[in-house]
Amino acid sequence: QCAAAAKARHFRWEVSNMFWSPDCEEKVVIGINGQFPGPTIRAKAGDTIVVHLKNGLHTEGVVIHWHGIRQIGTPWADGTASISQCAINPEETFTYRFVVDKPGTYFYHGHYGMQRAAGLYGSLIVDVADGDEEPFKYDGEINLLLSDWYHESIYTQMVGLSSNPFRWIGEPQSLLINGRGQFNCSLAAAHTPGAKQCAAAGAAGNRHCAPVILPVLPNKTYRLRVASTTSLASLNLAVGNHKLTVVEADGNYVEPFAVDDIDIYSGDSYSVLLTTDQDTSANYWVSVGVRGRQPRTAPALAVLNYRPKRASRLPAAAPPATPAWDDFARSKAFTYRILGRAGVTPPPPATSDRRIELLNTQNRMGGGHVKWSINNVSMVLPATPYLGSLKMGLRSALPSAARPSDTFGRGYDVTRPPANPNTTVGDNVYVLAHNATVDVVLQNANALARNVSEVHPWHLHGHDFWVLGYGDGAFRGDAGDAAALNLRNPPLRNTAVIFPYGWTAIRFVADNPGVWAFHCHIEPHLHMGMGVIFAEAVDRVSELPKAAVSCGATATALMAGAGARAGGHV
Ligand SMILES: O=C1O[C@H]([C@@H](O)CO)C(O)=C1O
Repeated sequence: QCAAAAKARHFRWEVSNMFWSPDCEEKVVIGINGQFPGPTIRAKAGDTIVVHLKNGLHTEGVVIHWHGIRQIGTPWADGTASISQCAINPEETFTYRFVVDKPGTYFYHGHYGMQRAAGLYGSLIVDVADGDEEPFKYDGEINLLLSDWYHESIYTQMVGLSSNPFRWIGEPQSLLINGRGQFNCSLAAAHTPGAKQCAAAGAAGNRHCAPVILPVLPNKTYRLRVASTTSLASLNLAVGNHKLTVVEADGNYVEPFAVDDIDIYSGDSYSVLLTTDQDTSANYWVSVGVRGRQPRTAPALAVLNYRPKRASRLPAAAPPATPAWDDFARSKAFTYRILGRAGVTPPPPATSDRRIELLNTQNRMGGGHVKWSINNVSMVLPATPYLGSLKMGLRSALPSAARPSDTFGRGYDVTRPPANPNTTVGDNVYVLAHNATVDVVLQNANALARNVSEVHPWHLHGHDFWVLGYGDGAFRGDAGDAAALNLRNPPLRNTAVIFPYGWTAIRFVADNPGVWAFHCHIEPHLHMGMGVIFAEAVDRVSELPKAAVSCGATATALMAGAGARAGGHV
């Protein structure tokens, strides 16, 4: 066997604001090298990715997070402002250098303020290493990066979220497929009462918002790589007349199963196989609609174009209807079917070393500011990134000796608005021991309004985790639910959803020294404090690149020579 040597792949990127019309209405997006979405990175497992990222924004910092890449041994390249690095200043260049160790469907995105929602994202696809094979066969590939799009700028959105009275961002104006959508019209107007036809507007050469055409040949199998980087929306994807076989989730193989459509939450990625075995005289709709929240956004449509038929021949049938947004039984049935494929590493079977139970609540601070809190504390980020300040043992890293709680008390009634909605802000930093097996139970609850509990997809940095189980109502602990968790074939993932009024239990091994965010992937919810930080064996992190930590207090300390000191106080 002749395994080719892994390669270093170099990219020179410049991030900038630019005029763009993602849904045919001109706005400002954050693009890379003049493109929106940013360029696709394609690599092979084992390769080193080197991105020289220049910040070309006028007056604002920037970072990029490589979503799903575990950054084993390179925690400073995780791209989280205030956590793994200082935001890169305008005109500065920061070099991300990291290994993509595992094949899969990934993406990258901004992780400073709400820059992801401004369009700072792109695809990252890792093929198997030379000589290795995927455990399924296909003839071609289609990449679908899904997002939602708002006409208000992220600045307006952020001001609303922090104002009293609160101004919620509302539902997105458009859904985008590979950065393209059509606002206020439908390609399938003929099937949508009252909708304006827009094929002409899009097809008439607007290079930003022309409909997405997916050319395929009959009687072949395609791998659709689908990832969602939405700000808010939970999505469902269906292809008219075609079954989808799910084979990968978040860069891990799953036991294949066939469905008519898939749910996809922000932060998720999937590969599904589709066979072009339908009537070759027609084209077919790819439809992406909103689930989980009452939709006010038209589905995004693309055309699956059976070659050599012309793409302009729109499918005669109506696009597949998105399942009812509030049919959570259906969403759960899909999610519960996702299990690890034979060969996926199983979790350590023993009882975990630590269980952290995180109650997700919506709260009011100071009488009016709406926040999301975890165990009644809403996360705020410091000026100095934790990776540097904890590694250097700076006293200012965690000013309060008190660490956030591992439990929230069994008596909490998850079915009602919080009896006492007051909350405070805090760092929410959990210090994890090296190699500890950690279980986290995410407990959902009623929001501030009666009879409302929302979907939250939680994403972990620096790790994949096993999803051990889901349940409705309050988690019943050792006596009940803990004993019934799936330790046999749980899926490995980096994002897991909590359903309304339910809980989700995950497990991971703290074997990757670094400081990792764990948070709701809904952009406004993270901005409102819905997250925690895992500071994991920071004393074992090797010497930090100075560029990653040279700001704020660490810069001052570095200049005073403190950088040479090894180890920290955690
Ligand atoms: O964080 C949120 O705030 C609103 C609503 O709860 C209050 O306006 C909403 O739908 C959210 O997801």
